[in-house]
Amino acid sequence: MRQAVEAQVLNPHCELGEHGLRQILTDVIQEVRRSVNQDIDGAEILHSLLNASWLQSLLKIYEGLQRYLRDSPPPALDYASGLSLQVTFQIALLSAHDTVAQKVYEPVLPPMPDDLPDDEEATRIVCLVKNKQPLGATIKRNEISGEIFIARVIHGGLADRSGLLHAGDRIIEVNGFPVDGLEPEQVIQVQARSQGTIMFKVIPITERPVHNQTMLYVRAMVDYSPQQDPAIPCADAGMSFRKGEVLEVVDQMDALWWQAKKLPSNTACAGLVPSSNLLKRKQREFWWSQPYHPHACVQTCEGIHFLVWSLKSICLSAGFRRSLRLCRRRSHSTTQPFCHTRCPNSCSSTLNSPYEEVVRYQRHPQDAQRLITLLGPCGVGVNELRRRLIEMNPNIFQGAVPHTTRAPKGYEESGREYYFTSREMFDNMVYNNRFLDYGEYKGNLYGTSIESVRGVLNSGKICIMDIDPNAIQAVRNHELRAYIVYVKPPSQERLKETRRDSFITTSCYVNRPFKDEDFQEMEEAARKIESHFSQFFDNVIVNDELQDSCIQLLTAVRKSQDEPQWVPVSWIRPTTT
Ligand SMILES: Nc1ncnc2c1ncn2[C@@H]1O[C@H](COP(=O)(O)OP(=O)(O)OP(=O)(O)O)[C@@H](O)[C@H]1O
Repeated sequence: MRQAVEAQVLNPHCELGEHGLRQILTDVIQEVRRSVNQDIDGAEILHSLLNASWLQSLLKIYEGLQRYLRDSPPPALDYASGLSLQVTFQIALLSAHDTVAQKVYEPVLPPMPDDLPDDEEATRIVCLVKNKQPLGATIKRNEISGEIFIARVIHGGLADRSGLLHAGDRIIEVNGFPVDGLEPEQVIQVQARSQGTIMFKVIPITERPVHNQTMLYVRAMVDYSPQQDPAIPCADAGMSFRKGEVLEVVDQMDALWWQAKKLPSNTACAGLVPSSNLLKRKQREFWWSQPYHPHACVQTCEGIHFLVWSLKSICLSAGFRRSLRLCRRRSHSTTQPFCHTRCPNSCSSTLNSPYEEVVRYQRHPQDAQRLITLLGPCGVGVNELRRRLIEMNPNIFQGAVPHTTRAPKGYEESGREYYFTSREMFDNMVYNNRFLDYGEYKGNLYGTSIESVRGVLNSGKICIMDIDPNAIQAVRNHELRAYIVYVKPPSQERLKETRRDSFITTSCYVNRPFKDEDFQEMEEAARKIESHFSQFFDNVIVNDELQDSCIQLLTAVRKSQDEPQWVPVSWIRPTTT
């Protein structure tokens, strides 16, 4: 026994916890009792006890513990207690995982029906557990045979994730109800009545179409609402979108109805959207059914909001150099347009396309800077923002010098305020499509040439330009890669508060204080610009407090140059025409 006690105490790895010490003491008492029983002399017992090496060891341990208590040494690791907590947490997590993993969560499915046809291969029984999600499949009826088929399976929906139902499968029964000859709505009612699980008896399609489509990303150029579209096969499966939103088209198998997700997407399930061809067809039908509209308009056709406009038909004021701004204002108030924009041949096709194919683009540091364009209603502060940005850092930002046919004033230098040019030369540049936009005011012509913008970009600076909304198409191209910032007016109340000491330039007055009518006009013009052109806006700044707007503009410019953006695919893979 003694040897055993000693071995235990002397073992450097032995752990003398509360229980270990108690055990040793019990052993000591037993030893003493045995010695007494064997009538061994008391002094002898005491002697051997005090000499016992295990007692010496115990005392050493005691001393050692006392020393530790006195010195209170630091822990081996600073984070030992945190680490132990973490380990405890991980162990608890693993234990919870094991408990969950061992449980059986499979739904209890009803037994297989007895009356399965002999031709078992041709029939499939599909049991799905109903949850709050829709089934994610649409059905259709063959009008001649009355047979019911799965028309399409929505990507990421319940049916798709089950992998058991496919477009083209013929449904024979739903929950034991034969469905042949029923209307699709009646089949849906049968399905809706089922509780817990739903059972389909289907004849699977023999040859499933191969899915080898590449992903397509598009920017919507129109608004769409499935709830207002009577032509959609299933409104609940439809997905609404607003113009400007980017869609990831995950399925184009159907020529009429695509499946898409809105980006950024937080849902696994796609929705039905009209294909490009279908939307174009509807646009055309709508166009021919309408009386001629000389101006851009947003209309509703069978619940689909279309943007239809004619080129060069509207001229909304925005402005850069005062004279050209005045020219634009005048053109806005007359029936004859005075200002024009350069529009390449491909422009009309882009305008008429309901979807614009886009790709994610990140400017390479060696690429030219993107052109920054500002637009907004008259008086909103487009020029003020542009001016402040350039003033803030003229080494980085620069405006494009416009051309004019008017005579230079005493202090003006050609190439600084304007390029002063003859009318003949100007006409020639117009003829050769060299202006991004141009116009006439008080008998003089004004315009910004593409070469002028190119000059700034080639110098490595960021060109800041304010444009008329009609010039959007001219700057959205492979070379300029314009980033379009829309400057939006704040509420009427905020305009009144912030523009107390500001001045507007109108067609009659230069720099007069703002009036209430100016704010109303500004709001109306903003509404028009937004309804016609919002799909092209890369960024929107509400020009409330000037200081905040400047910061927002700086952030937008940095984003445009340094962060990935969705841009038209033609900028990256230019089409050869
Ligand atoms: N956030 C703001 N707060 C107060 N005043 C502002 C603000 N933004 C612009 N302004 C002032 O409003 C007036 C009109 O601005 P600005 O000339 O830049 O307008 P614009 O959009 O270029 O329109 P236009 O082409 O008609 O000149 C200027 O006096 C400008 O200093």
